[in-house]
Amino acid sequence: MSSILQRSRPTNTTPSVCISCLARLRQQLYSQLQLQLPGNHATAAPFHSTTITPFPRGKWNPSPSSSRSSPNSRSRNAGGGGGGAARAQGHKALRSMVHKPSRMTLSEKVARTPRSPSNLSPRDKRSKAFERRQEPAVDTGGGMNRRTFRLRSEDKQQYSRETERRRRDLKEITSRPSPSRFQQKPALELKSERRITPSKPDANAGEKAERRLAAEKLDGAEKKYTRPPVRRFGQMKHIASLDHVSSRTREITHAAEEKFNTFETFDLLPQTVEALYTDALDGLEGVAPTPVQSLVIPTLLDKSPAPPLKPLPSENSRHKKHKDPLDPDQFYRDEQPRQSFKTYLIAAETGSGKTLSYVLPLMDTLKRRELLQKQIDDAKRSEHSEILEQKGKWLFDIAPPPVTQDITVGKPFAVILVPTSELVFQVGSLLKKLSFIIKLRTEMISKDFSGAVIRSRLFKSSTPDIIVGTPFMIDRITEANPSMLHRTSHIIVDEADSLFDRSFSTLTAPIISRALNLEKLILCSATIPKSLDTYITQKYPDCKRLVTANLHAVPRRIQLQVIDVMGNLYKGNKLMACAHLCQKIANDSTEPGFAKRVVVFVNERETTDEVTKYLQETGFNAVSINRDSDSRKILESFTGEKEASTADWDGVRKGGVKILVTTDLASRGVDTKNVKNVILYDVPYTSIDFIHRLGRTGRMGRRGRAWILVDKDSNQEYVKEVRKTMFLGQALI
Ligand SMILES: Nc1ncnc2c1ncn2[C@@H]1O[C@H](COP(=O)(O)OP(=O)(O)OP(=O)(O)O)[C@@H](O)[C@H]1O
Repeated sequence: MSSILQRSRPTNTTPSVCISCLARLRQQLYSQLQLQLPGNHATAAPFHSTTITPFPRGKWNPSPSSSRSSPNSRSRNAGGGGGGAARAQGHKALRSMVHKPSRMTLSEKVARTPRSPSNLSPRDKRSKAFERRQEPAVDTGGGMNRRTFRLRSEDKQQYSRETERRRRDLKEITSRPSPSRFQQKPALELKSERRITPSKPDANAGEKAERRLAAEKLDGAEKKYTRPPVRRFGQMKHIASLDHVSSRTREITHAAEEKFNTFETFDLLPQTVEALYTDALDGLEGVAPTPVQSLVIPTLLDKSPAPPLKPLPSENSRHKKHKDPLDPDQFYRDEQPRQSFKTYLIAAETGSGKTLSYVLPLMDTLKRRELLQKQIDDAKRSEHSEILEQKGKWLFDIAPPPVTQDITVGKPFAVILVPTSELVFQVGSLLKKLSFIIKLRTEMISKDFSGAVIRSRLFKSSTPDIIVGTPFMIDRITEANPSMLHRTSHIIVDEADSLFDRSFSTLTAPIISRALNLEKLILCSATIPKSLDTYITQKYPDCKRLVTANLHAVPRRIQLQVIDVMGNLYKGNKLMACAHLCQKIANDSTEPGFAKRVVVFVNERETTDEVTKYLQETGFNAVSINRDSDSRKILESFTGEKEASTADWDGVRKGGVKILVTTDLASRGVDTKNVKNVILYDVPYTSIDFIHRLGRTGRMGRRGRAWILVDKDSNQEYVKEVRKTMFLGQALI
């Protein structure tokens, strides 16, 4: 047997066997052991010594009865005669030789790694599972056998231990003050420390583990604060004109809103609150401050006494510094210390009550100062009269000389700059209403008033406390009389984006530079264009920005519909589309009992006349405002409850709708609170124009409707993007 085995095994280290050799080997083996082969294998071929053919695994079956090692078969074999043991030995030898290296050629050197459960072949896995199933099941009462029960209970214990440990770690970490997202350094240091720590047992291992967990947590926090992907805009990005305002800046509003939810919480003077409820808000009692008012009023309220006035520069010093005789303002610009005043930027959506947010603290501050000054003057006067009395007892009783000239004449405490005379009237009217109870003097200066009227308003015996005017008028007056702004402590630039643009900044900037005693410069706007942002950053780097959460977003209560005039209905006729829309508005039942107001915005002044004429010919009450018309009277019908006289509405045939056709002249600041419908006849050039035009409707929480007419020349992609952004309630760019 051993000789056969030796012969069958080649001398080299990698023996290999072919199926015919094996068959012959088997035959010889059986004949030596005097056994009967199961099949007929009488003919034998000569041996190959090294030829190789893989033996099919599992096919080899020396005896059907011995293929299974059941106890019965074994006993049968054992009791089958004297050759039983030898036969079993032969089987064993054969199996060890042939059966083991299945499917693999023996000449290949393959190091077979012991199989772990993970790298078991599917066949082995199946057989293992079969073995496991064969184990006797012991019912533990819970529907599982003892083994499964033991495993599950061990798992459970392990799991609960793990959970408990994690919970403990987490509790310890969270109980510490949470690191800010800007503290990136400690996290990095901890990480590097973790890398160089040796793996030997450490007494502080627990503490280090905690720190590592904290560092991991910080890593997670850092990841959380990675900048979100920038939303892609196509056309809007191309036309982008608005500055990006961070969400952090916007979030501050919410905190302010919660803190100041009534006007009484602002610590205003009682007369200011009374004037607000009685006159400014049309007798509406108990109205709440708007978000911008909650944010701005407490910041601007100033209860400190006014600082002493700086003396006017002497004539000599004035001449010394005056290098350019053609620039009279140069001296004031040179003299003015840089950033000696505080700068604020109020930015909030249209129709959110920005005007009251700066008017209320301004009037309150001036009133407080006036009351304080009065007390000081009274005290001085009584002291002076006492001295005079004492002196009069033993000197000549001489009366004090009469005051020949009041140096405060024509020197207001505050100046409010607005771009148009319509806005002068609007803001001036609000100031006048409030000052009736607060008792301050306010005046308006615009091209609507003659020179004589302006002179008497400014230079008559009692000087106005606040003047409202256009930069053009104020610049001309202060240029001729620079000391007029000597007492001015507050300058407010409303619609700041307009007043600092190319056309106005040459007037606005010199006015600011002439105010030598300026304490506060307040800029106010519904939009912050990139140009304004750059200007403020460069010129007033310490400017405090008071920005509301919804800045640059058109409120969702305004619905915008797009009308494609290229369709079959209008065939590219925009005028017809506009008239049809007006007719639809006239026929609907949205404003029962009221005259419906429609504002039509066009891009060019020439288009105004064309559209107005067409609408009038179609029978509508259409009117346009331009530089030559009496716009104040026309706007009254759209801004207040008061109706315009019928003389302004020529060609009244279709009652019910009043239409105003205008350019951007009426798009900024005009409080058209009665307007529900806006038609954008042309697509606005920028997002800024979109915001201001749509902002004429849906004011102060009211609902509004808008239509935009697009034709083949319009940028339809841009309109689509604006509409989508409005729908999502996001800020335009
Ligand atoms: N707290 C308030 N409650 C109710 N109404 C208010 C409140 N504050 C202001 N209003 C009213 O809201 C309207 C709009 O105010 P205002 O003109 O100041 O808005 P705005 O933000 O300046 O708008 P725009 O950006 O278009 O100039 C005014 O009629 C004003 O009387």
